[in-house]
Amino acid sequence: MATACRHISEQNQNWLGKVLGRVKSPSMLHDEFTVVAGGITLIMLARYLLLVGPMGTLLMTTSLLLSVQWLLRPRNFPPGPWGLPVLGNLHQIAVDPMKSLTEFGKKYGDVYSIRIGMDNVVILCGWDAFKEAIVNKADEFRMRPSHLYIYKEYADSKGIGFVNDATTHRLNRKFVLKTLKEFGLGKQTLEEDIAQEARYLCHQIYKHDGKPIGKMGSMLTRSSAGIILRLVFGKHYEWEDPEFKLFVGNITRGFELMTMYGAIFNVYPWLRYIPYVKSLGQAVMDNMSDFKKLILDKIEQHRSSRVPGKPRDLVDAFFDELEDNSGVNDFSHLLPMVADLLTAGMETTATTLHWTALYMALYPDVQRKVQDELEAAVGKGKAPTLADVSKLPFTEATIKEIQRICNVAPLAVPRMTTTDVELRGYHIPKGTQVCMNLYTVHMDPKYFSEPEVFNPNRFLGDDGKVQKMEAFAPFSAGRRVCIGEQMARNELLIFFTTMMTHFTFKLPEGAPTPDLSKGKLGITLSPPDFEVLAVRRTSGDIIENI
Ligand code: HEM
Repeated sequence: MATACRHISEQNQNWLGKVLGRVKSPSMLHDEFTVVAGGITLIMLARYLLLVGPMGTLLMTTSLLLSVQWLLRPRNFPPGPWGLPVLGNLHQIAVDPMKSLTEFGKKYGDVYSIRIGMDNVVILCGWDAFKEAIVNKADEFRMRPSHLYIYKEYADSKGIGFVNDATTHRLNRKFVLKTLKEFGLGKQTLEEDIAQEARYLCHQIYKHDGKPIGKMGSMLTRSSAGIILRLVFGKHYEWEDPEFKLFVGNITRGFELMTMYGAIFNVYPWLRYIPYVKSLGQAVMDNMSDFKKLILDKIEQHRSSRVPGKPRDLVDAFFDELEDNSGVNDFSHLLPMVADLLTAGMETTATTLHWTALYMALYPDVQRKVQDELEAAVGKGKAPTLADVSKLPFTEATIKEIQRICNVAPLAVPRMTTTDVELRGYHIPKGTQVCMNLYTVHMDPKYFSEPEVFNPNRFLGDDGKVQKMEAFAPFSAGRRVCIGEQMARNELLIFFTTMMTHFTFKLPEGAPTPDLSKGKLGITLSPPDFEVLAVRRTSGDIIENI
């Protein structure tokens, strides 16, 4: 070691002498001096590293990186736990993100920050902080971090979910809401589509003949996929249709891949250059490009078969609006828009219904009360329509309570600040990622007494009618509130009531009671693995021969 140091020292002196010998003019002196000073520092550093060994080097590098991290932290930024260099706080939230993100909130306050990789991320907990930011400062918290690697590859800032330009976002949302209205919401057609899918689902459940249903989740996924596909492409698919299978298979796989690998490539995009690891990112990309190809084929089929002015579905309506310049003005938004609707519209609704089956099996009294209410409102064996909703307050309250306590989208979809913004006295710079912890909103004891207790009655007023609860936000709020909220509410009501009309859900004899707090967090929060059986309540043809 000593020899090595001496050697460096000699080299150093030679090099120094050479540099000093080259100084020619006062103007050069300053630059050269900087170079010399930098050189000396480096040499001292190298000497130090040799002296302290690998452990010391590691310690020194870590403290250096931590100091840089500290220096890069914005002034008066929301507080939060110290993170490690490169990882940030990932190691603390990886195992149980919901639990850790909620615990941090208790320690650092409702507006705090963590580091994910090298990025500062602000976390909002509880209804008050959520409202102050997402509702009261809607414009400031409007954007998405669409520049992140996977999001960029997926949407390239187009469509709805990841478009950031305010005018385009407004235009595209307006188009979708208008089309949803024209082709579905409030119209008999979509309601009849949903009712037909619900009956078909019950037919599939009926085929299990009261035996445990292992794949309830994937049956529900196919049901909700049928509805959104019909709205977008105007086609009713049978579950066995090869094209239908391709869409559902691809989207389901896409969710799995995104959960397993996608998020990490968003944080460390350079992983795509690392041998072995890059194949995982490639799997995400391959799935995405298959998905885009499936959609593109459908768009091209529509282009060649459409009759202008006579739209059959959302894709036709997009072409019409593009041609008559009445709204959407850029064809390149169509594919990502369709992708957003299919991905956002399928899994969320299906997962909520999946939780519903589990809760009914675990809370037989609530199930019985729902069934009694249905029978009293529309008669035995008859599934209600949307027009019957006002006669079904307890049923509606039960769906809401399941949405509240299950938190299918517990972290919503990340946002990003449009401008520098002050929140609760903290300074959040423009371009900061923001994560909304909807779980803490729905578990906020200030707004929901005994929040961990499943109690549909909390949504009923003294008059027995469903009451609006301010802090109930499963579809989020603000400028990017879920565009499919009304459609999803209709689906949930019709599917749930049709299932409750025909079946009673139970856990199989001797089956372990699933732990409701052990949901599986991916892009959505799904129930823990469970088997349920459906005991037939009705007889007759309605669900037997479809
Ligand atoms: C129970 C079912 C559903 C739940 C719980 C749900 C929840 C959410 C949440 C929490 C967001 C994030 C909003 C934000 O950033 O603040 C969102 C966005 C979105 N949802 Fe839903 N959703 C559901 C069903 C649907 C359906 C059926 C569709 C399609 C028709 C849909 C389409 C979308 C789209 C396109 C966005 C992005 C909106 C934007 O960025 O402007 N969702 N949803």
